[in-house]
Amino acid sequence: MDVHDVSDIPEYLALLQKHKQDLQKNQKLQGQKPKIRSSRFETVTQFMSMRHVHIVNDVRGASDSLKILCSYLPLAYPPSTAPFSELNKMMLEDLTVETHHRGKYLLLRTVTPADLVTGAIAIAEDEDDRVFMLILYNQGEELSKFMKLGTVLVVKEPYLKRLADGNYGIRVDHVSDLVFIPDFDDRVPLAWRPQITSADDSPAFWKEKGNEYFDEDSHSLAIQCYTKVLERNPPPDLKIKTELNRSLCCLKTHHFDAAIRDADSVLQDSELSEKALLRKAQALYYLRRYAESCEIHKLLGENYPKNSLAQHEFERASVRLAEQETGKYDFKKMMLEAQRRRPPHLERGTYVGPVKIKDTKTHGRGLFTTKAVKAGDLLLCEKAFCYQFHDECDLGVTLLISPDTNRLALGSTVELNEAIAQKLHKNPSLASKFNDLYHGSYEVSEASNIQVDGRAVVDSFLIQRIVDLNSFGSPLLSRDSHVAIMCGDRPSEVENKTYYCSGIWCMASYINHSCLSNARRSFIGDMMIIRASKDIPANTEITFWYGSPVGRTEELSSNLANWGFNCDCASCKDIRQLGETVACTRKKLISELGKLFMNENKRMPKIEKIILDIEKTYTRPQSKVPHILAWQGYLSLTALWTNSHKFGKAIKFGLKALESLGFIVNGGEISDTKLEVKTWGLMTDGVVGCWMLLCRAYSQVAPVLEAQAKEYAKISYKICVGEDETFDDTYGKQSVRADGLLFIMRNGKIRDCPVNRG
Ligand SMILES: C[S@@+](CC[C@H](N)C(=O)[O-])C[C@H]1O[C@@H](n2cnc3c(N)ncnc32)[C@H](O)[C@@H]1O
Repeated sequence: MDVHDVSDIPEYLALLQKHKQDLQKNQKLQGQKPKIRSSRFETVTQFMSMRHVHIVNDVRGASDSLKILCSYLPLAYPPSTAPFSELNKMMLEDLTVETHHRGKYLLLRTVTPADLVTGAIAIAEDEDDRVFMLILYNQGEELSKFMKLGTVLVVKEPYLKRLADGNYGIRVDHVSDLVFIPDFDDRVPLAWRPQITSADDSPAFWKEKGNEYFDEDSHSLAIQCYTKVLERNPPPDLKIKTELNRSLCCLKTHHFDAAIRDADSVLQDSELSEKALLRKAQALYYLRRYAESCEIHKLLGENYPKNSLAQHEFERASVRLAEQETGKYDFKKMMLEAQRRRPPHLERGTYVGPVKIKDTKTHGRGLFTTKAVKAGDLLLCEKAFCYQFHDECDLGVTLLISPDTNRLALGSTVELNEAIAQKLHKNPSLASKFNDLYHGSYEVSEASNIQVDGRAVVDSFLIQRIVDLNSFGSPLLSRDSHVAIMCGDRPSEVENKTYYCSGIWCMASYINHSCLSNARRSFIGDMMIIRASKDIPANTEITFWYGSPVGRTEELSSNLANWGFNCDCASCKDIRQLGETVACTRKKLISELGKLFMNENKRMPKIEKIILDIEKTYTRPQSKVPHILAWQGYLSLTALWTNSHKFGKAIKFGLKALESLGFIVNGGEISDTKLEVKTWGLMTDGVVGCWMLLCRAYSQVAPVLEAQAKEYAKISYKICVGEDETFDDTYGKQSVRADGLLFIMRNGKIRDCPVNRG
């Protein structure tokens, strides 16, 4: 959703345009025979020298600046759904360019190790000794097999592409279109078998072989051997042992659905098998089905009270279930874990608060409250369905170039697509949850949720579209982003750090955008926390902003174009209605105000006058259309008056700042004894600072209001950061210092910045 979209940056845009031109040109070659210019020897040597260059660059660290790898997507095409038995073998010689060879398969063997760039590339031969480049995407750790020389594989319904350098490559996008074939598979031609295979084909032989692979941690190969045992009608005892072993291998390779299937099969014959119960409880845990996992654990506990591993895992599953049911988390502990772990995957349950998915009638489905909630209340605390982390010192970033969506996304999107493809391929039970997410106009074929030859078919282009329209960029900790913003880091710097990490949070994906939103999201590692930023009545749609409206003189529409909608909130409508002239006036006033604030000699009357002029460009009251552009001016005035110990003035402008964002605050003047937020306004990070400035001012002239202002600062902090357990650590010292926020212009952008640092 707010991954780092660079679709409007000319340099990147040029790459997209060039890619689209190449695709168009190549389309004209469809069905033609490839014009091969290099011999087998030349193809292999060229590839090996290119691979060598990549390796040397990696080892030496070609540069210490950000390295961008481009990943060019082809136009979407569906995955193969044909069982192997219905496909006919073809040879490399029969391939034609830009053609999806439906009804066919290639049997290949790698003749080079793989070069890992954005996908994996190697040279592969067929039985006629012809070679072609093979380019694989979304294959996950299975690729470790492909890295080796002599790996045999089947490419289902292959697709030959003309590459940018004029060469050709067989491109595989769908994880299910590729099948790695072990040496012992009957499909491997005799000439390619590395050793004389045993004549023994008994279940006992394959069980032994499976155990050998298991001992070597080659769990995928062990699974294939155990499958051979089970295909050969083994005696009941051997069947049970093999299923238990295969179930364990499936746990190790994250095939949790299959682990449950094997455990269930054992439980049919032996209802209280300790190992089968344990495997099933573990697999359910990893699929995040905590209630079911706890049920099985109870049974284990009753029948095998001495099993300490089961006891430990029962406790773990019970904690997850409690988090899921109560929404109670130790946020401070989560933050420490997120700082320590790499990647910052936190083991926590998802809490879905008083919300449900409903049709909005105007913009698809949305998330609605099921009861009235207060500002700060927890609506969702969701564990990512999938999350990709990019460290700040990680200098490699991918640029995904998509001709179907015309989008250019920088960051971890490529890795996210791959991780999701793997997850769904291994665990088809998760597909419906993910595939149900919004995917725009992409036509979902029946292929996206079926199994062929016992393997789940996965449509990579559907995944990519869903990721495009539903993924969120995230900082490691929203608290860090909040502190960075309050300490004056440029918003663009904060954003850049944010967007390189991204993930999919399924429930949060149903939340639509509004600039005048009533909720805010924050992050602790891969957990997304959503809190109400206003008091929300029951049965009301929850919205948050996909991009913040604060500090913008133009409507947000241009930034939303990629999601295929225009924001219809009161603020965007107002900007549209007022037109270009008002937009120009606003820009001029903002620029003038920036210069005045930058000036050593602050001319306060002039500053106040300009802010008033900005206010006058709004024709509707703040309660209907927040005067967002006046906010930063008022906030900075509050800071300036606080720093010069003019606390009465600071309070006046602090309250005006909040009003400009749509807050309705009752009381709060020096003579009052009560301060109450009647209506909450837009929740931007600076609101916390504003309350803290008020706090300081009240402490000097109206102490009775200080604690009330602090309480509001704390709620605002909780909404922005996700929790308030760290509030005192973050703001404790600042609240007693003459700290504040100053309005300055840097690089033409308005931002909040404290007067004193440290
Ligand atoms: C993450 S999905 C949100 C859930 C989606 N409405 C659904 O039915 O699943 C994002 C998509 O929702 C739609 N959307 C979100 N906010 C909108 C808004 N304010 N107005 C119109 N459409 C919106 C757009 O089609 C956008 O690409």
